[in-house]
Amino acid sequence: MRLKIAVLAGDGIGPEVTREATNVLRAVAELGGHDFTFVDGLIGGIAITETGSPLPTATLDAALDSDAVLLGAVGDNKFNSLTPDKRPEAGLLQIRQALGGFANLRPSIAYKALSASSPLRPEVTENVDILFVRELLGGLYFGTPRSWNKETNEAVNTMRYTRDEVVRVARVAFELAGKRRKKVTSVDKANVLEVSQLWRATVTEVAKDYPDVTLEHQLVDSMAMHIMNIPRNFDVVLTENLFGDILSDEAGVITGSLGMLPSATIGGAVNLYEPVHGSAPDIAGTGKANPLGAILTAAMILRYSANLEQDARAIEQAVHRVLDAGYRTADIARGHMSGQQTVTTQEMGKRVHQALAESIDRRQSMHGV
Ligand SMILES: NC(=O)C1=CN([C@@H]2O[C@H](COP(=O)(O)OP(=O)(O)OC[C@H]3O[C@@H](n4cnc5c(N)ncnc54)[C@H](O)[C@@H]3O)[C@@H](O)[C@H]2O)C=CC1
Ligand SMILES: CC(C)CC(=O)C(=O)O
Ligand SMILES: [Mg+2]
Repeated sequence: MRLKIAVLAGDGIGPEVTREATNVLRAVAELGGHDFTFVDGLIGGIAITETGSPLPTATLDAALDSDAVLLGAVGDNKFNSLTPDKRPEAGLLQIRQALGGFANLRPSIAYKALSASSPLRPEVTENVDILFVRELLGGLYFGTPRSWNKETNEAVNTMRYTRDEVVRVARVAFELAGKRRKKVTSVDKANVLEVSQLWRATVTEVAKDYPDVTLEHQLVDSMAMHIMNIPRNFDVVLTENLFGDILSDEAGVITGSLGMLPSATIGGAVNLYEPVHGSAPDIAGTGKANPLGAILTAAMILRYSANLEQDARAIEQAVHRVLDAGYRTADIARGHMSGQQTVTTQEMGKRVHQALAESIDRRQSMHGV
């Protein structure tokens, strides 16, 4: 299998976690006899510093010419005084729009080995496996008009959705739910917002095409509480852009850390893969960044852009094994439990690499390769 991956490492811990993810992909290529090539591109704060633009044309061209885009994270406090259209984050929104993926898949899984890392009780997190399907190209992040009038002290952002935008992302949610536990929870604020009323009516209509999938609606405010109290009740959670951004970070609590969460954005010209977290300037350069979200994102590349399901699972199982063996980056090393070892970003990447090599070796010897 040949795969050209554009790697846009970005800012802060972006390059640190992306390095570990690409190392794991290189290992998969070597062990599985695949031909993966990596093309680096600038995005975010580093791109502003080096080119004056958060998304240089060369980066966009490289991304559009690839089979998949792996993005680390963008954001640097030194640009905080700039308007949103000039900040590193603008580069991220621009590339999302240019690639056209509208369905952002964000799995949140409770790892048994990490039950002590979550502040939630183990009996609450046990067996939790939620898949957020977050609409990624609409809502407040892209709606116009948008402005901040410094004279009148008035600022405007616009939440806008069309029926078609809701239909297409809802279909992704129902299709995926059909292959899982057959339940979609659609999140909105239909008691207050017209956009949410359109959302709810449209999702209800789409549900008629999926009679084997149960649909429930939840208001976003109480949903924020239910995710912490009864996370096991949820299978696929369908949200608009902002609500999904917030709720999926919240679901990091289930897993033990935001640094554990991967994502894939599908439906456009080229799929975009990013860990859920940001550039984490508070820990950048300290070796404390958890690379597992980025490594699990690499697994999603193999699943959704290369149809290499077995290799995707091999990465996921390697992550499970490394956690079961007690290796922890600082964010998931809660307390001083015996049998645990706190490791750096790089060491964690190496452990996954090793576990992966063992499982692929075993697979090959089972098949007599
Ligand atoms: N996709 C992206 O590129 C995103 C970028 N951002 C940007 O990132 C910058 C920082 O934003 P924050 O609100 O602090 O969010 P953040 O996700 O960068 O960090 C939130 C907290 O989680 C921790 N954390 C995040 N990822 C981690 C990892 N892999 N390992 C260990 N700990 C981790 C951080 O140390 C921090 O305490 C901002 O400029 C923001 O705009 C925020 C979210 C997404
Ligand atoms: C940085 C923003 C553009 C978005 C964000 O936080 C996210 O997509 O998770
Ligand atoms: Mg976010």
